[in-house]
Amino acid sequence: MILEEDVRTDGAQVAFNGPLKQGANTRKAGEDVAAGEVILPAGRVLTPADLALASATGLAELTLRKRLRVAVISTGDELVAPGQAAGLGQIYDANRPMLLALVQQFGFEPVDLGRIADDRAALGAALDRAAAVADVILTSGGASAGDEDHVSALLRETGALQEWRMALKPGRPLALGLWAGRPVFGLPGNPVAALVCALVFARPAMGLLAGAAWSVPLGFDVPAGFSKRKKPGRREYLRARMRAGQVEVFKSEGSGRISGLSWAEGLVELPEGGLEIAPGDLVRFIPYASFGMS
Ligand SMILES: Nc1nc2c(c(=O)[nH]1)N[C@H]1C(S)=C(S)[C@@H](COP(=O)(O)OP(=O)(O)OC[C@H]3O[C@@H](n4cnc5c(N)ncnc54)[C@H](O)[C@@H]3O)O[C@H]1N2
Ligand code: MOO
Repeated sequence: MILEEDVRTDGAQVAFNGPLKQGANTRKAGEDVAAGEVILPAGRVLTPADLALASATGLAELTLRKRLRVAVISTGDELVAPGQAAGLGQIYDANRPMLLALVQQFGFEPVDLGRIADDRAALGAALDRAAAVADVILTSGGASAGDEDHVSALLRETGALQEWRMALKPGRPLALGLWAGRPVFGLPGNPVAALVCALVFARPAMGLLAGAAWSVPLGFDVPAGFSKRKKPGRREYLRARMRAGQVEVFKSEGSGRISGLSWAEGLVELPEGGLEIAPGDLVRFIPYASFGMS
């Protein structure tokens, strides 16, 4: 096959300009995908490209798993809904909209169970409701050790707590439990810690529950555009983004600084050991997209 613009013709004869190659500009039947080949393994989260592949092989229907249902609960007497007036000592509930959108982006079905006061009976009732309608429960707030931290306390006193406190910054007070057989991720209240724990802990676990493979986020070793001294003991995640071939980090590590989550385009992951990072040293940058978030 030769392109018409590469030949000259007077209508009766054809002249070729250059050497001809047999088979050029042709596609062999079956060259892309052979009959009987597995094109989409079970457990795969379907992408737009996968739908093209399935369609191109004539598949009109695919057998899918039901979407994982994920309940999201905010806890805290201090929380008010955006749009309401926030009085003294009150703040807006930022975690619930974030977590509901995140669950949606992960491809799961979010179930909004609202805000619950710092009250153990109310929290227990909310967890009962969540366990009845969802496969997984995400709470935020009340995960640490104060008198008003009821999530970790309730899980502990009912024997539902499986793991508490992680060598992680931010996110140390993460509480993992099982409520009526449903996994509970008791995320810390600080929004940065809540998001990091949701990306690092909840997402791969929910993926497994949804029938997918364990997901390891793709990271890149890139030159640091910052310096930092890190103490040993906890793995750390910094809000970060790539600019001019270097990774820069947000000006504050405060885990209530929500603007940094929005500023960032990913996280820098620093290992558990002590570190002295100088500009130009390679650090691991994990784009938000690698965590399934855009
Ligand atoms: N004795 C200990 N105290 C604390 C520890 C610890 O390990 N032992 N860890 C600290 C760390 S690290 C974090 S993070 C916080 C997390 O604590 P909680 O999960 O109990 O969170 P709260 O106290 O309920 O809230 C913390 C902070 O975040 C605000 N918040 C809560 N929910 C929301 C929401 N939905 N939207 C926006 N902001 C929210 C809340 O008002 C607080 O300001 O514990 C440390 N203490
Ligand atoms: O997890 Mo906390 O966010 O380190 O303050």
